[in-house]
Amino acid sequence: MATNEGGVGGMLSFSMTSVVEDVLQQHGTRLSDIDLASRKAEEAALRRYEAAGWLRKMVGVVGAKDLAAEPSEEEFRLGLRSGLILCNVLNRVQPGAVPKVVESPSDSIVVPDGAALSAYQYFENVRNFLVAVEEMGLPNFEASDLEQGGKSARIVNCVLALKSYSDRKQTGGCGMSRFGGSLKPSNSGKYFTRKNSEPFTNSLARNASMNEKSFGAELNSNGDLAHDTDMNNRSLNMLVHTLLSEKKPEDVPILVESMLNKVIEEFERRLASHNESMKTAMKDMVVCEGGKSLPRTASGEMKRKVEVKSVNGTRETQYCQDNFSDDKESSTRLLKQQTLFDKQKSDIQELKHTLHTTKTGMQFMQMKYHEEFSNLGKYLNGLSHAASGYHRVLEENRKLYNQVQDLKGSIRVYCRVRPFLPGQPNRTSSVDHIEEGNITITTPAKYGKEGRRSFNFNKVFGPYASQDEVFSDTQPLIRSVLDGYNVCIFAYGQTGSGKTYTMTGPKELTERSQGNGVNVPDANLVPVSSTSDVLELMFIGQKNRAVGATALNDRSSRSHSCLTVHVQGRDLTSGTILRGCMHLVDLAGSERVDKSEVTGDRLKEAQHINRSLSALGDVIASLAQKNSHVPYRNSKLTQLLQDSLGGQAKTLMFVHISPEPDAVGETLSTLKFAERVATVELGAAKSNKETSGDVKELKEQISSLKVALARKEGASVSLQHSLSISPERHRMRAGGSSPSLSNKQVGGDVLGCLSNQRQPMEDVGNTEVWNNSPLRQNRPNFDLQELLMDSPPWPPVNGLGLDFQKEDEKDMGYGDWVDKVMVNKLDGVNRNEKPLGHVDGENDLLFQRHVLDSRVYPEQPYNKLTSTKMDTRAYDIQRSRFDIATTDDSDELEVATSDSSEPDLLWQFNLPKVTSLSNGVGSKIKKPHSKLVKSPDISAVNRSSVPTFGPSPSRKLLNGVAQSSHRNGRPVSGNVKRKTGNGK
Ligand SMILES: Nc1ncnc2c1ncn2[C@@H]1O[C@H](COP(=O)(O)OP(=O)(O)OP(=O)(O)O)[C@@H](O)[C@H]1O
Repeated sequence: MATNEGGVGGMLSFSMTSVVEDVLQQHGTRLSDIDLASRKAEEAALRRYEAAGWLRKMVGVVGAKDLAAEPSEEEFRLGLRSGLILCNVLNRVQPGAVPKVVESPSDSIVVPDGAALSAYQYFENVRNFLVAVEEMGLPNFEASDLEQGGKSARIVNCVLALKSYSDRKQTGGCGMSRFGGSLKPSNSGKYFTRKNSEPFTNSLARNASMNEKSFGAELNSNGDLAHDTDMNNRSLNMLVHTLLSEKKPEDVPILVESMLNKVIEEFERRLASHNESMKTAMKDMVVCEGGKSLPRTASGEMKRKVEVKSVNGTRETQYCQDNFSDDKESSTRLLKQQTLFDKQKSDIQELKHTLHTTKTGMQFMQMKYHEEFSNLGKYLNGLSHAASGYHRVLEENRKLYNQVQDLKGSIRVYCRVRPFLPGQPNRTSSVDHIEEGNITITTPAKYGKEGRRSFNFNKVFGPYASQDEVFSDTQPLIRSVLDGYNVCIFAYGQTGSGKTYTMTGPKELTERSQGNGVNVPDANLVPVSSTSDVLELMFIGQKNRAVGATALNDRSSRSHSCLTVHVQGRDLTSGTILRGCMHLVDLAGSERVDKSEVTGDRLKEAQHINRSLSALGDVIASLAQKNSHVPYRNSKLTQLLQDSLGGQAKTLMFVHISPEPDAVGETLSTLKFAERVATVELGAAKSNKETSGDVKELKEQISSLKVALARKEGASVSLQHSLSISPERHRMRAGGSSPSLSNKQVGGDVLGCLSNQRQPMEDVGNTEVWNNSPLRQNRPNFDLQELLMDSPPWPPVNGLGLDFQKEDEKDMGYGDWVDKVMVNKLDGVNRNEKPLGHVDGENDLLFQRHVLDSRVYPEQPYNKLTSTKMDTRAYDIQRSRFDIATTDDSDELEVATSDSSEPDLLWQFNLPKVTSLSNGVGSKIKKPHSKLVKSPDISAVNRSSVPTFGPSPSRKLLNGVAQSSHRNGRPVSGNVKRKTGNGK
């Protein structure tokens, strides 16, 4: 039966002795009746022997020579009195527990009364022992107990406790102390004390007294629990035997039965109590170790699980307090756990902090997001607002741009360098470098000391500049045609330098290869059909153009080419009519005949080309020097360009150069010429506008003219007669005029009123001039409507900003848009075509028209204004060829060119329409030249100030040379100097 009484397990165990005693008491038998004193004495002796035996064992027989194996109480006290045995044993159990043990001569120790020992020595050793034992938490005694007899029991208890401590330490620290003491560190101040039951103690004492020898022999140094249990069982047996032997035999069964009932009852009670305790203990399990829970004591200390063998042989789980080493381990573990816990705690804190930071960050980002979102909204609002004002700004920009262009007024010069052509051997370019508007040419020594020459232009395009780039720079200028400005772009440069390439693009003429939007500023304003129409015309013009191979260019243009686009439109908001025209002039290249190696016809072409270009140079020089006289009439070329060079047009010259070093001579002279051109100031360009007020006025005038016409039939007959004999008059009537002839020249005030054809800028294209013309009041007596009434209607063309004519407006003779394309061919020599007019041998004016479209009609802007049924759109391509006559004398030159210029006017007319007229005018026009020159009407008209159709009043012959009066180099009156006869 278990005798353990400590901890939870102790609740289950109980003392059989006490149960037996209880039974005996119930049966009136007092334990005191038994020899209790004797049993106590036996027990005390037993314990003392055990203590002495263990001490002897610990320090050896030699060390414990003064301690008997079974000492009496007095012997025991004296043997331990010096404290030497106690200290040494203690140091064995707990090394270093008593650091300094005071040794004494063994002789002294054996002195029975110990008189030889100094009190100091006793005191030192015993005191050190007692202090150490006290620190270990073992039962203690007083130092005086060793001095006086009768107190050895406490000393024995202390020694046995030390023994128990030592035993537990040797067995790994797990076990119970039979006599008290704990392996816990001394500083814990807690120890496990055996709770001896007093009845059991008594019984044990009795048992010991009865069987003292055998019991003591069974004690072993390990203090084994089983051994302990056996000893207790023997004590119990002795007790029962003693009690029963004194009883009568007949009382024994009753006594035994009573005793067993009592034992069972006690056992059940304690079992119930034990179960209760177990339940409570289970609740206290708070720490989990290795998957097993450990209970805590009431003070919160953890207990260690131990297994003990129960009396019935099963192993019971019990919990005891850790011994010292376990505590150390446990505290280390606890420390680790605490550290881990702290770390986890701090990690959690950190995570919390991170979470908080992240949350804050998210909130901040959310706030920012909303902020940016609202900003984006505002930005988009701003954008939409900007977009809504886009067209307004565009319009403003256009105006401003035009203002800037107008203010500049000078001829803009762009330079373009052709790249080396495939297959060309020499790859060293004469162009040193290009920077913005500057181009530097490397010059051979003979052209200058520096070896380099720089030129500045508005823009310089390098050899790799694409057509797109070139066009994008030119586009704004072209755009201004739609604003009613006259524009002239002409390409200049030596043969093969790329003039045609720039003006018409690569060889294949496709819409794609033609820089789109030539006609209008914005792509959506350009219907593709319209562009293809123009391209078709250009293509035909190109086909008609004379080209020929020279040593310098496989496809050298042997003629100047001019594409003229007339644009007319109406601003719907203001009702203003805008008219503009654009000349795209591709000049034939200058060439040195020795290099071009031309002969025969090609040579003649070259000569004519060079001559006309030379005339152009003269005009430029005069303009640059601001001469009062500018020799426009020295060549057809300069006549053609008169509007652009001397009028109020916007003019751009593309000067081209070849990169070859051996062409550097031509390159330099070309660039020098371009430099001179750049200095020409044309003055502010003016837009050709007519307000709705003008139109109204014109309508009224037409009405009054009709009335007047009806009244003057005779005048009408006369008019028909005039037209039938003079094609020139017809042309004038139809509104056409050559740039070389002013309104006044051709009888002009009337024509000045009627014709709104592009004319020298002072006279046409200038609303103010036109409006202020005093001749507007003098209306001609003829019916234009009659001439033009058969014109078919024109298809509507959509546009942005400028809309096309409505049906009712057509009746008024307006075309909202009138596109007129005229391709003029000014060849150097006669070709297969027969000239319409021939003036003078080699320098004869050669003129030929090509009717390209059955719908080609005479289209005169002015006619459109006055005729109620006329067509508002016409395409006309005419090809004229003429040569340039120059003489040494400038007057002579004028005469020559004047003569030749007369037929030239035809190229701006739309003869097919005229010829188709029922009045037979057309048939007469087939021979315009002779009649034109020799018409007596011309002189008549010239001499007359009465507005009528006919040649210019300037054709006054004087000494064979017509008097000429020029304004800005251009005839403004009828005083044109002419040579008599054929113009020579
Ligand atoms: N910028 C360029 N890029 C590529 N090739 C070009 C360029 N300019 C001109 N060419 C090529 O150079 C050759 C001569 O060009 P183009 O016929 O335009 O010269 P041109 O000045 O009109 O000559 P000409 O006065 O004899 O008519 C052509 O084969 C043309 O394709």
